[in-house]
Amino acid sequence: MKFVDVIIPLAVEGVFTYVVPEILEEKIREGVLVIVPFVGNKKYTGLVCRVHSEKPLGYEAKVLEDLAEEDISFSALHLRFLEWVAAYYMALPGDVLRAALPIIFRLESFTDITLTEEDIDFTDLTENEQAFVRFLRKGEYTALREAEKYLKIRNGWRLVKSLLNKGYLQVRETIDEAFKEKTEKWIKWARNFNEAELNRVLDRLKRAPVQYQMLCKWIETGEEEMEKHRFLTEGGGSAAILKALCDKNILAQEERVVSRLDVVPVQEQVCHALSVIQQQAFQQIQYHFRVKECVLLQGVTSSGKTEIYIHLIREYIARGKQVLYMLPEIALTVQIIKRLRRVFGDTIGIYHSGMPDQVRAELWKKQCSTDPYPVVLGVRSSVFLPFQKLGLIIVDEEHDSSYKQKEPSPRYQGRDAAIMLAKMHRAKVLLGSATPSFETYYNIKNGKYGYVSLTSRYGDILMPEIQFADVAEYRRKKQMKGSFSPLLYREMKQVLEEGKQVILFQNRRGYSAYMQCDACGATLKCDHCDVSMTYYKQRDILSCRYCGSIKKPEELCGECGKGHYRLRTPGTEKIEEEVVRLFPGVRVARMDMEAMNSRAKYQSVIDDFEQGKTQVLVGTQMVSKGLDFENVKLVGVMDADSMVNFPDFRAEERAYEMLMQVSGRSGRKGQRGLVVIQTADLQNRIYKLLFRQDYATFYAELAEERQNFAYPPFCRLISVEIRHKEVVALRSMANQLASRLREQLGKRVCGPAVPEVGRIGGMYRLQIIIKIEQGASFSKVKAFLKQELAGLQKGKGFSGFRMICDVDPG
Ligand SMILES: Nc1ncnc2c1ncn2[C@@H]1O[C@H](COP(=O)(O)OP(=O)(O)OP(=O)(O)O)[C@@H](O)[C@H]1O
Ligand SMILES: [Zn+2]
Repeated sequence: MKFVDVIIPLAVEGVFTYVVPEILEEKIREGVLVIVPFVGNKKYTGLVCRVHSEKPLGYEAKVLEDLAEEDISFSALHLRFLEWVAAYYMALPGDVLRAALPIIFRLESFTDITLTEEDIDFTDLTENEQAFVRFLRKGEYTALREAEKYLKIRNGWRLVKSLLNKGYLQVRETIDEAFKEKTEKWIKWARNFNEAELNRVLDRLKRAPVQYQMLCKWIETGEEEMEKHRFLTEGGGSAAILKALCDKNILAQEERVVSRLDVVPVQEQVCHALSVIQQQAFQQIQYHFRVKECVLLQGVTSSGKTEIYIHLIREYIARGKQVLYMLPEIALTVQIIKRLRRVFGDTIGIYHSGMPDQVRAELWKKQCSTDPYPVVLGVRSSVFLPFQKLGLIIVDEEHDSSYKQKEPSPRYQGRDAAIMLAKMHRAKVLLGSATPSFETYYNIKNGKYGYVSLTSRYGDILMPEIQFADVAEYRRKKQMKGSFSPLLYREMKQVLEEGKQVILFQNRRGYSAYMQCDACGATLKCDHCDVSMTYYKQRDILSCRYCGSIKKPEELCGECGKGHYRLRTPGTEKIEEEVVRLFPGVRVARMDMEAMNSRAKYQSVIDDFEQGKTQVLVGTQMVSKGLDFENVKLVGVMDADSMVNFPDFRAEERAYEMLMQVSGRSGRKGQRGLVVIQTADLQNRIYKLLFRQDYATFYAELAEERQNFAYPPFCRLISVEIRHKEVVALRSMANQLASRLREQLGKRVCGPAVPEVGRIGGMYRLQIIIKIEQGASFSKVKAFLKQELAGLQKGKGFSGFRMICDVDPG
């Protein structure tokens, strides 16, 4: 008998063994998706990760139901990659599969099925399908299992799938999630009529004048075929009339599958020639690739890194290889796509979480087909796409913290996973950044990665000038205009008068980051989390950025009952409002998570700013990265201190990166740009380092401390977070775990301590950090940790606790 181990995309430990029915033996192999029964007879799509003949011990294996998706499958390499992610990041295989597969490939036991509004053409259906439809017509919603019983069939889901594809069915829980090909209906002649035949047809139709009219109109158009909707609107008839003509075999209707993937007309392919300096960098990269798997291209902002990527991509495509180009955020893909399309036309696939699942599914299918895109542009999750002949991965802005998935599991680092993926494919990795992560720079210093640098901007434009505005001083003198220092106000006024543009960076969303009582100083907190709530003025609500809960703002303080809540610390919404007030007539756009609810929105905000329809762009870190606007002459950082004074060992590194990035948006073409940084803490060393705009000094100064206090990149971290509703129980469990870990790991174990936010969604949290020095076995520590956690989980009184491991937290 043939057995398979199947990964089910649920948060369950391990894999599950099933028997392969004989009729499927031929088709079932490693890497295919299958339908399997699971707990409570629910059916799931799962991934076959092993085929074998070992009967499982201790339980009767259930029988695998069927093959799920014939068009996609995982290669052996791809399976190995998923396994690596699960093992390295201490994640469940099911969690990894969930992250990898578009939702519609993982149909989970479609319980409730119903017919759609679509007219059903019974001639189009098999007998079983017809019986199924008749059955469904009896009730509004039906459970699949009932239908199977009634019709005395076994694999009802097969009928469901086929009817779904024909557009006649929908599934209640997963209405938008089942993969349906996108189709259009086209009308054409049922066959070729010659003139005599056509006259006879028309003669006979005279008794049915409306049909006659419709046909005449059609003949007048002189077209051979037409999309149904257009046919009806232009022909002015009803669907019933058209149906009559089809029934008489005069016209025919045809369903055509159309692609959801962007179809771009192939334009003339233009590629900028590289400058001499860029050309040298390009050659050095290739030189390093001969011996190194991974190379860092460190280039100051606007040095033309992207242009070098484009040339490399061309080279790899020419060699018949695939390229994955990774970016940290969707916002960035908008501009880059345009640049790539100019060179590569429609040979680029795009993959990010903002696109509909159906489109992602189509990209998957295409990448598994015989004609995959040679280039894929994607965010973090694109490392999970199938690749057939991967040659190069570019990780742009490699230092960016968005590459790390924090929630939910798998908590993977997209850049690091990409490096592993490349290794498995024997492909190369190019990391790009103006301010590399300490981890990467450390690997340069120890010779593991190759290093290439660009120290000046393209076109020899000077790096922007950085000026600091001492907000503490201005406040004392009462010279601030709202959130604007006189310096920023003056410069902004001048730049706008010159017809140039301004970007204002504020790292907080909403109107006000928190509300504080003017009598007792208490802030208005979320009921479920230990954080202040953000106030949104337009919607007049308070919202929690952690759990998303919402409440109406109150006036009187809930703590002392005497004072009134005041708005503190402006967010992007407030800044936008202030600009409108201070600079009448100037058009402002805002870019933050709240304003950007769709990709189309990004596109329009970016297009408007590019075309000069707006002059000021206010935004969170979304505006800081990678955007390339010609006409921006001034960047204002509204409140730099909020980033520097953050309780995290990486806070300074992050603040520096972010400030360098956002500064880099200024003065990219033509004249030198200006950056005004507002701070009340002018003496902070980060500002001094920033002023020098010299990364090496910055690294040297901070790395020394990291080494002294044993922090990455000089050691590796695993964070174990424990959550529970009650603080006492939590503390005792955390202490118990920490002391058990200490028995083996000694001083490597730190904590438990309260993390930055001590309670989220009603659950209290404590964190234990394990520091593992270079040379110690990372995997042994993980195995030990896993065993200890499993021990605790089996013990009494564990229910109600959650334990979350985060490997390389960041
Ligand atoms: N060889 C070239 N020919 C023409 N224009 C170029 C060339 N190289 C770069 N540029 C232009 O210079 C500007 C900056 O280049 P690019 O965006 O590639 O820099 P970058 O290093 O990727 O910047 P950042 O790190 O800030 O994202 C762009 O507008 C780009 O079109
Ligand atoms: Zn909350």
